[in-house]
Amino acid sequence: MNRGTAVIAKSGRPVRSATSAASDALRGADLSSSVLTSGEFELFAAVGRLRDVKAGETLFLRGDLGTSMFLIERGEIELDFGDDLQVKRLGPNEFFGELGLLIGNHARSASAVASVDSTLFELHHQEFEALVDQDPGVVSCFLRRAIMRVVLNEQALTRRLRRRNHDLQAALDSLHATTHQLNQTEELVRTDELTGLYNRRGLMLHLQECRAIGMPSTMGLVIVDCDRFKQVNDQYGHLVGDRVLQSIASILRAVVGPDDIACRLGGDEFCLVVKAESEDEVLRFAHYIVRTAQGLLELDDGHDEAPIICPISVGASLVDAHQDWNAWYALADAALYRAKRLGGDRVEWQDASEPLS
Ligand SMILES: Nc1nc2c(ncn2[C@@H]2O[C@H](COP(=O)(O)OP(=O)(O)OP(=O)(O)O)[C@@H](O)[C@H]2O)c(=O)[nH]1
Repeated sequence: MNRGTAVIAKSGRPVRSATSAASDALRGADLSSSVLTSGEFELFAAVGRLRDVKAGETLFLRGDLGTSMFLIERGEIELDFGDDLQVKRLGPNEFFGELGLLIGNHARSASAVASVDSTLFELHHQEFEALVDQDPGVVSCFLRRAIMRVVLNEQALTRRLRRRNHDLQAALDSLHATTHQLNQTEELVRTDELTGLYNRRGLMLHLQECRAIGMPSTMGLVIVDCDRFKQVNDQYGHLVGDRVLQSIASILRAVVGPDDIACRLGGDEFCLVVKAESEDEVLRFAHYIVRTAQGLLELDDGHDEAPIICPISVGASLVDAHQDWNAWYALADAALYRAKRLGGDRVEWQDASEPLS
C-alpha cells in the first residue's frame, strides 16, 4: 500500500497527499450526496483523464455499455432517464456513471449530455484500481457514497412506483365509477320514467342490437292502446291516469319472457315484441293482456273510487325480421285501428299477407 505517497496526476494538476485527501474525504462527508468532498475530488481528478466537452455533446446514451465514471470540474451535465422520468442536472464536484466503473460493461441507465461547455475527468477501471492501492480510505468512502446513491435511487424509484400504482388505482376507480354512471345514464335514456318499461328509444336501440347479433326470422308484435283514456284523466286527474298506465305496464311486464321486450311507445300506447313463430303464439299474449285488464275492471266495478285500469285495445301481427320497424308497426297498427273501430276492449289480428284495412 502506498499510503502517504504522492499521486501521479494524469491531468498534470497539483495534488495533495493521498493521506490528507483520505482524511479530508472521510471527515464530514455527506455520503448521501453526489457532490464529492474536495479531498475525494482531487484524488479522483489526479488519476482521471481530462475531457473538455462542448454544449450539446453526448457523452453516452441510455443503454450504451459503460466502463468509466465521470467527475464534473466545470459546467453542467444533464442525465436523461427517458420515459416521463425527471431529467437530472449535475454540476461541479458531482460524479456520474459510477456503475459502469464499478461493475464494468454496465448498460447506462441514462443518456448524458453536456448542457453547457464543461470540463470533466473520466476514470476507467485501471485508474480506479490504482487508487484502491494508493488510498483505500478515500475509495471506501467513495464506495459507500456510491452504494448509498444506488439505495437512494432505488428508494426513490419504489416511491415513484407506489405513487404511480396509487394514481393508477385512483384512475381505475374513477373509470369504474364513470362506467357505472354511464350505464345508469344509458339505462335512464332507454327507460320510460313512469312505468320502468323500455321507451321508444330503448326499443329501437334494443332492436338494433338484436339485428346486429341476429334475430329469429319471425317475431310477434302486439300494440296495446288504452280506450278512452283521456276520460280517465279528465274525470279523475292526471295522477290516476298515471296509475292506470302503470297497471298496464305491470300486465305487460308479467307476460314477457327473457327474449321479449315490453315498451311504452308514448302516451297511452304500449307494445310487446315477442319471440313467436305462429299466429297462435302471438294471440296468446294479446288475449292474456286484454283478459287481465278485463278481470281488473270487474274487480273495480261498483266502486266509486278512482280506477286502477281501463279497457284496452290490442292489434297483433306476425312480423318479418328482415323488414324495418315502420313495416312492423303498420301491420299491428292496422289491427289496432280495427279493434278501436269495433268499439275497443278487444284483440284484432292483421295477417302480413292481407292488405291493410
Ligand atoms: N296521466 C297521463 N296521461 C297521459 C300521459 N301521456 C299522455 N297522456 C294523455 O293520454 C291521453 C290520450 O288521449 P287519446 O290519444 O285521445 O286517447 P284516448 O282518450 O284513449 O282515445 P282512444 O284511444 O281513441 O280511445 C291524452 O289526454 C294525453 O294527455 C301520461 O304520462 N300520464
